[in-house]
Amino acid sequence: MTTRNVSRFWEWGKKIICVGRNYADHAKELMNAIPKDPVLFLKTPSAYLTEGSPILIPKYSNNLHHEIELGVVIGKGGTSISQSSAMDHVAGYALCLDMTARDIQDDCKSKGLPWTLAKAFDTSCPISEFIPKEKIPDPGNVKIWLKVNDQMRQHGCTSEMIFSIPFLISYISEIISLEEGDLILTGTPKGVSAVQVHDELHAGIDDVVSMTFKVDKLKQ
Ligand SMILES: O=C([O-])CC(=O)C(=O)O
Ligand SMILES: [Mg+2]
Repeated sequence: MTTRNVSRFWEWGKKIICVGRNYADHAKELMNAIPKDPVLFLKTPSAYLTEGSPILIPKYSNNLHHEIELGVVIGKGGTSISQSSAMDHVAGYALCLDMTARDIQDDCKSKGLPWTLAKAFDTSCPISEFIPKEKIPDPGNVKIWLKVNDQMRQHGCTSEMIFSIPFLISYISEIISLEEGDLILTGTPKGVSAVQVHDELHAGIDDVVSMTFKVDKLKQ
C-alpha cells in the first residue's frame, strides 16, 4: 500500500474552498456588508502555484489583486463535523494568495453572475510550503503580511476573523463533505490592491513561513 504525503497536498486534486468577507476591515474597503453567514466560493486544483513559477495575469483582466490568507489543510475528512472536534480534522496550514481579477469580479457582482472567471483561473492560488499543525499552536492568533516590491500592503491578525476556523470547518462540512487534502482559504484582511507585471510579492506568517512570487503576463 502506498501512503500519500499530505505535505504535497496540492498534487492530490482535492477541493479549494474559499471564504470571502471574513475580515470586517476588508469587507468595508470593498463596500460590502458584514456577512451574517460565511460567503463561500471555490477554486479548482489547477489554480495551485508553488514558489518558482510566476503568477499569470489573465488576458481578460486589467486589475489583478492580491489577497493574503491563511489556508487550512484538512487531514481527516468528514461530514457535519462539530465545532468541538473540528481541529482534529486539520493536518496543517499553508500561506495562500487568493489572486482576484477585481474588474471581472465587480462586473460579475453587478450582473449577479458567479465569480469563477475572477477567482478560479490557473495560477490564482499561490501557496507556501505545507506547515504541520504543531508549528501553529493557535491559528486563531497569528499575523499574516504581504509586501509588494518591499512595500507593506497587507498585515492582519487571524484573531480579526469574523468566523473562526472551527466554525468554518463545521459550517462548510454541513454543505460540502471535507476530504483529506482539501484546502480552506479563510479570507483576507484589508489592503488588497493591484499587481503589475514584474512585481515581486513577498508574504509570511509571523516567523513560521515566508514565500515569494513574481507576476508575469499570460502569453498571448
Ligand atoms: O473577493 C473578495 O473580496 C472576497 C474574498 O475573497 C475575501 O474576502 O477574502
Ligand atoms: Mg479572498
